[in-house]
Amino acid sequence: MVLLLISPDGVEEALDCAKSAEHLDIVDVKKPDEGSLGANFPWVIREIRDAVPADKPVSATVGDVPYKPGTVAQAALGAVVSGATYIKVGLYGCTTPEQGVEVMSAVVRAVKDHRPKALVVASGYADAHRIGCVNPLAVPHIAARSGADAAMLDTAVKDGTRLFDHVPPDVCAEFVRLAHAAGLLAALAGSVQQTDLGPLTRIGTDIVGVRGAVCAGGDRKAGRIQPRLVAAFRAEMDRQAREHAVGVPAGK
Ligand SMILES: O=C[C@H](O)COP(=O)(O)O
Repeated sequence: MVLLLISPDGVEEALDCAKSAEHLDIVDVKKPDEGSLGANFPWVIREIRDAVPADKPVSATVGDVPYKPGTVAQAALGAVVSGATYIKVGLYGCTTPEQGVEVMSAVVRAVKDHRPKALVVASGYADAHRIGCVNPLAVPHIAARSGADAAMLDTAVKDGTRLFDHVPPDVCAEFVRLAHAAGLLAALAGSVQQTDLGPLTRIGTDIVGVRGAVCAGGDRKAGRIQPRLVAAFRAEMDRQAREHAVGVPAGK
């Protein structure tokens, strides 16, 4: 089953997410006006943790981070202390896999010393070529070498281009394969639309992350998350999952 991660920008939107709680799996706190994986305030993470049903994990982004392992580790600890149990780090300022491993190892230690069962997500960017950070296919190796739990891709520049515009489905499939071979979850995001759900399901993605597609007018900044759009997105995910299951030979 593919998990649906939805990213509200604050407490009000998180309450809208809570209204659609049956349709989503993870509530992901971010601050879109501070970047693709912009970090929100600790008190917002705490309020959102209190506002959504206890059985829904809360994720928090630590930011589009610089190559500063100490700074990022401390920020990650802030997110987990505030109640998030998925900690996502966007390796924006890391230009080599070694730098990514340094940052993520520090994050893993900071987070797991505090809450051993929290999940750490190393996120790269599908449009890495536009910002000069590590290659998308290096991310599963970075996550595995640093002891993280998941490898993710998002887009850095939210200009209407989508995940598959930068990393086509066959390369995303390789990303998922590398993540699974290393025992990691594979999460994919980046202006994902309902029409992308077929390929995302077929390649075995574990988590799909969405914001724009479930906001009014498809506008991730000016639009608010709409419970009816979350329900429609989930319905399409479920439809794709059923079709995929039918297509898989019996016994698999
Ligand atoms: O983590 C997922 C992101 O919030 C995706 O946002 P987006 O669908 O607007 O690109």
